[in-house]
Amino acid sequence: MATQRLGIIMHGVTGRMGMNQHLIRSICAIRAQGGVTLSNGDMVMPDPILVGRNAEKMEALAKKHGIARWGTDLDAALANPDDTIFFDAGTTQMRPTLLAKAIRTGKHVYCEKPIATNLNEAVEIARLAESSGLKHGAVQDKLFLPGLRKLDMLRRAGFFGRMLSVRLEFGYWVFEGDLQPIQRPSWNYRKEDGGGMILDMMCHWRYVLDNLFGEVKSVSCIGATHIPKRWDEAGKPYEATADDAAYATCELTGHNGEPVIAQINMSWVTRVRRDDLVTFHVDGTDGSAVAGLSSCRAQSRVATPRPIWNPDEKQTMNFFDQWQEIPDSQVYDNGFKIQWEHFIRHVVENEPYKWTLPEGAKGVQLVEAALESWKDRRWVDVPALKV
Ligand SMILES: NC(=O)C1=CN([C@@H]2O[C@H](COP(=O)(O)OP(=O)(O)OC[C@H]3O[C@@H](n4cnc5c(N)ncnc54)[C@H](OP(=O)(O)O)[C@@H]3O)[C@@H](O)[C@H]2O)C=CC1
Ligand SMILES: O=C1CO[C@H](CO)[C@@H](O)[C@@H]1O
Repeated sequence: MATQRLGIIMHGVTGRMGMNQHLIRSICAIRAQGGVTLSNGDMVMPDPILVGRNAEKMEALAKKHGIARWGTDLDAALANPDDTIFFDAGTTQMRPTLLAKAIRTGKHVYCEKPIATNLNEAVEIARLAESSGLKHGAVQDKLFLPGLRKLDMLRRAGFFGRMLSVRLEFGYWVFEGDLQPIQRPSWNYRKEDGGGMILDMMCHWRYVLDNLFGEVKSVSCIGATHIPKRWDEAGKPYEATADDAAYATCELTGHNGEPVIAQINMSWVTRVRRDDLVTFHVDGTDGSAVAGLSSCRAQSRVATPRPIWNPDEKQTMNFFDQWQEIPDSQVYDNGFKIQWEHFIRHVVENEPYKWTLPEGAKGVQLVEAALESWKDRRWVDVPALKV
C-alpha cells in the first residue's frame, strides 16, 4: 500500500465554516485517519497550506492543528505547482474572483456555497471551470445529513407511493446582539456584505429539492427583514439590510414525473417548536415521513390514525407518538468530510463526481429567481440552466 501526498491551498479557514467543518472536521480528521483510501487500497494524504490575510491568526491556527504550512500571500501559494487543489470558504463576494484566479494557475477548485452572489458570475465561473479541464466542486453538505439520507432511502424504496408535497421548515432565533451575544456572523444580515436568507439558503434548497423530491420548475417567494437593527461582533449597532426570513413555494417535477409542491419557510427570527432546526415533511399517497438533521420518522398509509375533528373535546391523541423511527443503519460520518473524500478521489483517480460548479450555479439560479419573484410579486419559472 502506497501513500501519496496531495497539496491543498485552503483559504477562508479562519472563518466559522472554513475552520470547523473544512479544516477540523474534514482535512484534520482525514489526516488523523491516515488519509483517503483509493480504489486500489492506496492512500492519499492531504497536505494543506492555510492562507489568509492575518498572519497572527494563520500561524496560531496552523500551530493549533498541527499544520506545518501557512501563509498570507495567495499568489505565492498559487504559484507552487506542488499544491494542486485550491479550496475557498471565504466571503461569497470574493469567491468567483478567487476561483478564476486559481483555475488560471491550473488548480482544481473546491468551494463553499453559494459559488457567487449572482447568476451571471456563477455561470461565468462554472463555464471557466468546465472549459479548463480541471476538477471542480461546490459544497452540498445537506445531502449527507443522516435525516435526509434516511428520507431518501424511503423514497428509493417506493415508501411514499406518489409523492405529493414537501414542507421544509428551517430556522431558529438568531440573537440581535443587544441582550444576548450573536451566534452568527453579522455580515449575514447586511446585503452589501453578501448576507441574506435567500442567498444563503435557497442555494442549499435547490440541490436538496432536485435530488430528493423533484426538479425545481418554478418559484414564488416573499422575503422580509423582520429585525431592522442588530448589533455586530464589537457590540456596535448596525442597520440590518438583508432579508432575515423568506417564505417560498416551489413547483417540482418528481422523479416519476409527478407534480410535487414544496413549501419552504426559512427564518432566523422564529422560535423553535418542532423536531429539529430544520425539518422536511413529505406526504405521499402510501406514506409520509418527517426528517430532521439526523432522525427520520415515517407513517405508512395502513398505520395512519383516524383523527376526528371535535373542538368540544380536548385532543386525546399524541400525534408525535404515531410515527415509526427509521433506525440508524450505518455510522454517519461528517457530511463535509464525506464530500471532501469524494472530491479527493475525483481529483486523484477520476472517481465520478456530480457536485460540480454548474450544480452550484443552479443554486444561485434559484436564489435569483426567488429574489425576482419577491421583487415583482409573481411566480418565476426556473428553466434548465445552460453552462
Ligand atoms: N455549507 C454551509 O453549511 C455553510 C456555508 N457558509 C458559507 O461559507 C462562507 C463563509 O461563511 P462563514 O464561515 O459563516 O463566515 P465567517 O465570517 O466566519 O468567515 C469569513 C472568512 O472569510 C475571510 N475574509 C473576510 N473578509 C475578507 C477579506 N476582505 N479578505 C480576505 N479574507 C476575508 C475571513 O478571514 P479573517 O479571519 O481574516 O477575517 C474568514 O476566514 C460563506 O460563503 C457562506 O455562505 C456559511 C455557513 C454555513
Ligand atoms: O449556509 C448555511 C447558513 O447557516 C445555516 C445554519 O443557520 C447552515 O445550516 C447553512 O448551511
